Amino acid sequence: MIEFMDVSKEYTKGVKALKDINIHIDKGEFVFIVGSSGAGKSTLIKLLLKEEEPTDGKIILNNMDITNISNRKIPYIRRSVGVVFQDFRLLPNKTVFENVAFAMEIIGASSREIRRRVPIVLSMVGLSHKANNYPNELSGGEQQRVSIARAIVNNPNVLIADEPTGNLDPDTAWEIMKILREINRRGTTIVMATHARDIVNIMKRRVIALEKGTVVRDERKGVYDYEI
Ligand SMILES: Nc1ncnc2c1ncn2[C@@H]1O[C@H](COP(=O)(O)OP(=O)(O)OP(=O)(O)O)[C@@H](O)[C@H]1O
Repeated sequence: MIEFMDVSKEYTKGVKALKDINIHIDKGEFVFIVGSSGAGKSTLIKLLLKEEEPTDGKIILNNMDITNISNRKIPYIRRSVGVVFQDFRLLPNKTVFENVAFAMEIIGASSREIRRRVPIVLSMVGLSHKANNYPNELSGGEQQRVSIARAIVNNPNVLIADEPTGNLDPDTAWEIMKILREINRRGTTIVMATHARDIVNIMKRRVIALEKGTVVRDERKGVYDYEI
């Protein structure tokens, strides 16, 4: 469960990136965050990942108030939240297997657990045959699938995706969406910021639209925008 209660974020005095945001996302939902450039999508995601602090308001994640938690506790939050970015952010000097394994090493998983779990998630994203390749030997779609495998390897209950299809052609973007849909079907809450109009319109999931830092639309089976 994710809750934003009267959340505002001011980077520089007088300029509010988010203004009194109230959002409630239940476990298992698939939510698109849409809005034009500068509307506040990335800020919302950074607040959830504790990369930025809200100026006002309260943020609840998995029943925990994360607004004022100590830096010491941030790794615990990050463990329950997987993240996927537009630019993949894989480690170039590690193989596909090692990139995914690294996320488990960071949280202290045993090598036995790693040997068992990594092949399972690589198979889920259809990349078992690329386990020993390096990122630069993969297509963009394959790299994004590795980054999804890395994001879910520790079984997070929330997956955050910041424009995950932004660097991909339409067919490859749909392959990624099918994987995200399957991850959601298995119970993981997904919050995805996107500019991909077609994907949002075809998926018919909840859409939260931001405009100049405020929520201007929140619909159950929403569309990217209204035709004028
Ligand atoms: N680190 C920062 N310092 C100052 N202002 C910032 C900072 N990050 C974002 N902003 C401002 O906050 C507002 C919201 O930016 P944000 O990056 O959240 O928008 P966005 O909806 O993600 O845009 P895009 O679709 O282009 O990624 C913008 O006016 C932006 O200039």
